[in-house]
Amino acid sequence: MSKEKTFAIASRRSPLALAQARQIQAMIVKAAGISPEAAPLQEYVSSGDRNLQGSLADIGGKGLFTKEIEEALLSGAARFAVHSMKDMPAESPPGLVTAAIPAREDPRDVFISYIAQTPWDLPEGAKVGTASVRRAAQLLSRRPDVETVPLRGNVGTRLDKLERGEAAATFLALAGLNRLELEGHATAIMAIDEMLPAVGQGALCVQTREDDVEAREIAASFNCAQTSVCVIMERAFLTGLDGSCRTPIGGLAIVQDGEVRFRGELLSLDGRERYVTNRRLPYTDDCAMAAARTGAEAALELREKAGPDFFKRLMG
Ligand SMILES: NCc1[nH]cc(CCC(=O)O)c1CC(=O)O
Repeated sequence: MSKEKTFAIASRRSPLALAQARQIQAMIVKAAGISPEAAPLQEYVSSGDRNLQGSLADIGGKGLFTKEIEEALLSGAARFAVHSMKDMPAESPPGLVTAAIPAREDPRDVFISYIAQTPWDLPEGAKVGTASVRRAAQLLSRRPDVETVPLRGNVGTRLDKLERGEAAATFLALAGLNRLELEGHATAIMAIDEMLPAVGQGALCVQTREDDVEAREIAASFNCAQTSVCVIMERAFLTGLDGSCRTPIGGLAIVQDGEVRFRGELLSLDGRERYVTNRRLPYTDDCAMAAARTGAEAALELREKAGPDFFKRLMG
C-alpha cells in the first residue's frame, strides 16, 4: 500500500481512550504495511469529558463522548476513529460506518475496595461509588442496604477517589483496567451472573467514513466475526429496550460450542425489579441478521415481562 498516505487515528484524550487507540494503531500499521508515523494519533477533548459533574444520564447520555471525533472523520482530518463500543449511540451518524469490531477483551466488571473482598461482604450501609445505573441496580438487587453515590472521572481518577475514601468500593470494567495495565487494582472479578456487563463492554468500535474504501478495507482485515455477531445481538437488544443510559440494562453474548449464547436483563433503578432473558442461536458465517432479530426478540420478551408501565415508573 502507498507509503505517502497518512491514516490519522482520532481518539479521546483519556488514558484509556489513548491505550485503545494505540492498540488499533498497531493493527492498522500491520494491516496496511505502513510505519507508525503514517498512522498518527490525534487527540480530542469531548464534551462528555469536559462536563464531569452530575450523572451521565443527566448531561445528555449516549453520543456525548463521540461527537468531536466524528466531526474529525467527516472533515477528513482523520481516517479512523476508535471508540469503546459501550459508549456508542444506537445509530451511526450519516456518512460514517463501523468498519471493524476487533476481538473483544474480557467483558466482565471488577469490584474494587480496600475494606471488603466482594460486594456481598461490604458492611451494612456502605457507600459504593458508581455513576452507572446498571451497576447500581445490580448491586442493590442483592444488597438493598448499601448506598450508591456518584463517582465520576476516568479510570485513574476513580481509583484515586477510592483511595481518598470518597467511597468504600466501586466497580470498573476489567477491559479498561487490562488496557491500562491496572488490573492489579481489582479486588475481585464479578461473575457474569452476579453482574451482567453493559452491552458492548470490552469491545472496540473502529469507525471510518462510509466512502473511505481504503480505510474500510484495512479495518475489515482485523474485524472479529464472532465479536461482531455478539455485539450486533447485544445492541439490537439494547435498542429494543432503551438506548438512553438511564435504564439499568445488561446484555452479553458469547460464542461457545457453535452457538451464540445471549443473556440480557432489565432492572428498576432500585434493583427491586429484575427481568432476565436467555437466548441461543447457531453460529454461522452469515448469522448477523438472525443475531439482530434474536436481540430484538429478547428485548420484546423483557418489555412484556416488565409490563407496559415499567418505563413510566422508571422515569417518575
Ligand atoms: N463508560 C466509560 C467506559 N467506557 C468503556 C469503559 C471500559 C472499557 C470497555 O468497556 O471496553 C469505561 C470505563 C468503565 O466502565 O469502567
